[in-house]
Amino acid sequence: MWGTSEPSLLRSDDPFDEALRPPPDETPEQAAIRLQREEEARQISLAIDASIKAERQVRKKKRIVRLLLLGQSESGKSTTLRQFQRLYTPTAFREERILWRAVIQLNIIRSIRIILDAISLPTFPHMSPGTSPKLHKRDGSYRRERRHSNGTTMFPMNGETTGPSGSYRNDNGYANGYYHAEFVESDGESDHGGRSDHSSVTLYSSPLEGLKLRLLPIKHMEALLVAKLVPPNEDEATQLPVPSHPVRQPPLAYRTQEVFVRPGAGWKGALSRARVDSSSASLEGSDEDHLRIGRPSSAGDAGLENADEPQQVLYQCRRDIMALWNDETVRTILARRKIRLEEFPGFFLNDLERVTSLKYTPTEDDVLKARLKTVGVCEYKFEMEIRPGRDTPSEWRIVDVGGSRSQVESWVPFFDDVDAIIFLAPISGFDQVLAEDRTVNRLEDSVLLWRAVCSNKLLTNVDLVLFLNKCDILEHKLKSGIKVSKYIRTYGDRPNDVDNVSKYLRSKFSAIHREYSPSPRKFYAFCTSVTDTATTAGIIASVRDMVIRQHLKQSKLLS
Ligand SMILES: Nc1nc2c(ncn2[C@@H]2O[C@H](COP(=O)(O)OP(=O)(O)OP(=O)(O)O)[C@@H](O)[C@H]2O)c(=O)[nH]1
Ligand SMILES: [Mg+2]
Repeated sequence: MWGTSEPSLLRSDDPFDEALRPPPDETPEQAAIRLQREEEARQISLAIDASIKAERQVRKKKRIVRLLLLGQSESGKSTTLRQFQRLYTPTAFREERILWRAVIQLNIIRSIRIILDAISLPTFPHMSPGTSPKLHKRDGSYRRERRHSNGTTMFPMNGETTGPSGSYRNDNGYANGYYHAEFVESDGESDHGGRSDHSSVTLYSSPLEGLKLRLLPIKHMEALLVAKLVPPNEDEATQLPVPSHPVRQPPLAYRTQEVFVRPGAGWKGALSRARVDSSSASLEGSDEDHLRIGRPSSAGDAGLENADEPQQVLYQCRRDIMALWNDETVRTILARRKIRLEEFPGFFLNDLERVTSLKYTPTEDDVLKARLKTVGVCEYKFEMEIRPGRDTPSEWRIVDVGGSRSQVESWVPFFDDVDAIIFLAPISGFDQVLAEDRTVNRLEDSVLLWRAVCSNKLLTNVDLVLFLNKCDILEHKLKSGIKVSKYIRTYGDRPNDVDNVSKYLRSKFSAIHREYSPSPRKFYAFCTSVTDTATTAGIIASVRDMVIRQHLKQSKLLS
């Protein structure tokens, strides 16, 4: 550093020698001033050296943990991130709840639109207005038709058709692949004497017609909410995803209309209109500075807890929404069309009284249930409010990525410098197809992604944690009689219950890990329902301890 005052210490070949040499005609007073200045500079230099050393020590002690969340779209990555936030930055999480109200409003409206579209379709011929249709199909009214996934799979789909008269089609399921199988109406050519029943009866002439008309304002709220959630420079985020190849189009208008906004920054910033305090938690787009944002210092300051326009509309329409959702005919149509709304992400129709009230503030569970698709990559940085131990790292960076197929490429740059990966495989998707490619089974897609992650050389030394997620939905499906062996041929005649199915799938994922990992490493697997706070808290605590152990081990290896 600077401050060497003794010319004699300068080496003869030192380039500063000439410059720093005192002038030959220097007076004793000038020499004293020069020496004093040099001493001051030396002191400053020493102070800087000491502060750099101290900073380095703090950084070493503080240690930053980096965790990456991977998995297909709707696998539960962002929900897992929210669980971390809820557990380790509880104040910030609580304060942000109100910002989720707009997302939940949008989720509710989407559910209503699904119902309205479903009941607007030409209905089943034997149903007369206002009556509850019978659940059995009319002889010969429907035709079986089944398509198969054409990718390689660990879990071969059952290729057999299911009989002569029911109907299957897995490429034409309802919104976002929620219905792998759907009864379709015959084109009228074969089974029932060439008569087309499409226009014979619709519910438009039923008492539901009035409900539909009264619910029109709800539909208009969707555009308003999207405008509210998406900042003006984020137009592309509202574009609707287009099916990636020309399969026969699903009949319902909403099929591709999942609203997706960039997570964190954009929509929260737009909504909060609040002072930003990024000191304790911040969300930042890793590669996009404009996404940088802190959390609002107090959501309440923004006045968001008051009923806004969408909330008022929901409140005014609440009786009609409830009537629609509880209508026996509607339920029957949904059942017949295999629309199991309860299994949709962002389902709130069983809480209508509460979520449509004027003073509605989302609960923590509501925030976990809300659906907001991630586009791009988002790094959530936080200091743990709860420090698990003295010497443990306190700064965590959790990277949440968009999981749809077109976004998978963007994961790779984040494989560098990562302590652990949580991979989410939603095993309830065994009978569903991808929203973005309706020829691909969701479970099969998860398996292929898992294999790619396991075999990736950049991740050789990264511990992998597998969440076999959505076990609650899996249980619900199995209890409703859906047979796993129908979709996973190798499952054979094992018991069709959640324990056996999850055990079986776990062994399959584990085998892939063993076979494809470039070198042996630890493997942790959990059966999860990440919307469930009680069970997830324990799992996250185990993961946290495991990640910290791994982090410390790596740090020691490096030091
Ligand atoms: N019932 C249930 N719902 C879940 C579970 N995990 C996630 N969800 C819901 O599924 C939806 C999708 O979850 P997200 O966390 O948004 O999925 P993601 O992986 O981030 O999806 P992308 O952002 O599209 O990549 C949300 O509405 C969640 O509340 C679960 O274990 N059980
Ligand atoms: Mg997400």
